Amino acid sequence: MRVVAQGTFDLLHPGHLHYLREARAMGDELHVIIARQDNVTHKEPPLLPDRQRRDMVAALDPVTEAHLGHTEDIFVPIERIDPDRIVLGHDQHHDDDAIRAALAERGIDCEVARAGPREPRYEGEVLSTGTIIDRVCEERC
Ligand SMILES: Cc1cc2nc3c(=O)[nH]c(=O)nc-3n(C[C@H](O)[C@H](O)[C@H](O)COP(=O)(O)O)c2cc1C
Ligand SMILES: Nc1ncnc2c1ncn2[C@@H]1O[C@H](COP(=O)(O)OP(=O)(O)OP(=O)(O)O)[C@@H](O)[C@H]1O
Repeated sequence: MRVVAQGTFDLLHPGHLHYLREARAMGDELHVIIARQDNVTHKEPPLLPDRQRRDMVAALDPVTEAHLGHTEDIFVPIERIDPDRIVLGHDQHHDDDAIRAALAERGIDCEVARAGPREPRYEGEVLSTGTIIDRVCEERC
């Protein structure tokens, strides 16, 4: 069972690991698509370049391979990887049914599932890239 996860993965934290471990547990091979800087328009764009984010995600234990996303069409890497299942992050803004419809339209036979959230396990644990950046700005700038 080949699984795909995707996201920005700017400054890595345990929430990312949780998502990738859950996605990997839903199959035997985990492929991760890294969002292109120019396509991250729903929040502040990543600080780190596409290749650096790809290389760090590729080094994580649950990950079989990390791929740079396509610049224009998000289904191009999906067609190439040909997964059995796409696992969305618990809070990702994508509409699951719209993705299912787009996959069906392209003749891609692939399930869509969601990972669950991960809460902090001790006081001060930071599970958000945005919060890490805010903390750096407050305490070091
Ligand atoms: C199935 C799927 C495939 C995607 N492929 C790409 C891609 O090839 N290139 C890209 O820039 N973004 C791609 N994206 C979109 C980004 O990963 C998207 O910005 C991401 O969902 C942001 O999530 P985050 O806020 O959790 O980081 C894809 C999204 C989905 C759902
Ligand atoms: N605490 C968490 N629990 C479960 N999944 C998480 C958690 N934090 C991030 N993820 C998942 O990791 C994936 C990539 O996350 P992303 O790169 O957007 O980082 P982020 O820390 O959520 O970003 P930001 O804080 O800037 O919104 C997303 O699918 C997201 O759901």
